[in-house]
Amino acid sequence: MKNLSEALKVYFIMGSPNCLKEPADVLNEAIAGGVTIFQFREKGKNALTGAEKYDLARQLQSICREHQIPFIVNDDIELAIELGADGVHIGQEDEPVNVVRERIGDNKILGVSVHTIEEAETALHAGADYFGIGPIYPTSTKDDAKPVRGTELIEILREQGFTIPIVGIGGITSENAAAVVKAGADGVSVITAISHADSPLEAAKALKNNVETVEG
Ligand SMILES: Cc1ncc(COP(=O)(O)OP(=O)(O)O)c(N)n1
Ligand SMILES: Cc1nc(C(=O)O)sc1CCOP(=O)(O)O
Ligand SMILES: [Mg+2]
Repeated sequence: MKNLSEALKVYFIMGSPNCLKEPADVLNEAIAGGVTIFQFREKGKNALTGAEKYDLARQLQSICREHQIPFIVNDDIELAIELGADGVHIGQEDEPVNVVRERIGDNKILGVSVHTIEEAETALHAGADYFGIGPIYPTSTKDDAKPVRGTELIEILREQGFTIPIVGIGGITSENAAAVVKAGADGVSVITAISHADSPLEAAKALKNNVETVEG
């Protein structure tokens, strides 16, 4: 895999409840448009469970493998280990970071959601590889999202000298993505901007263009 910061540029997150058409079609289009990493997040109303969830995860993992895109599993450490996923993403309400690091091993990617400097320090020392910070903008995708804080925490962590890769999340679109990277994030993570787009391919392309505009 390329370095993690590069891989996090356009981070697509999706599960079947987010899709207006077949999840495999949405993911294939998103990858064709340039997403650089994928998180399987099977959560919310009508989310699949058991064998159906497992089968969808395998199908999406195989698409990611074919295109050499890291496949990350949200929350479900058991599933990630069973599938040999490239990594997991956990939040503050999930298993402790050090426990998850121990379970998945040193060679897997471990993403952690942080909302304060203290959470960032703890996650870093417990073995996080990157931070997810949000919600940057209003989102209706996550019912239990914290209050919107814009890019403030990203800026604070960079000012304090944190060099760990960071992605912003929550309400990010191709119109506001550049501001997140300008604030110090390595990339942007999105659900709706790609999964609900008429063309997930064009949506991914626009996000990537706008993220890359900020660099260099
Ligand atoms: C890249 C990224 N950042 C943040 C999150 C949110 O994780 P969490 O707070 O655990 O909430 P759920 O996604 O589990 O509802 C994420 N999934 N990915
Ligand atoms: C999964 C998730 N986590 C968030 C956080 O703030 O940690 S916001 C969020 C939902 C992101 O979806 P959309 O791109 O549709 O706004
Ligand atoms: Mg979680």
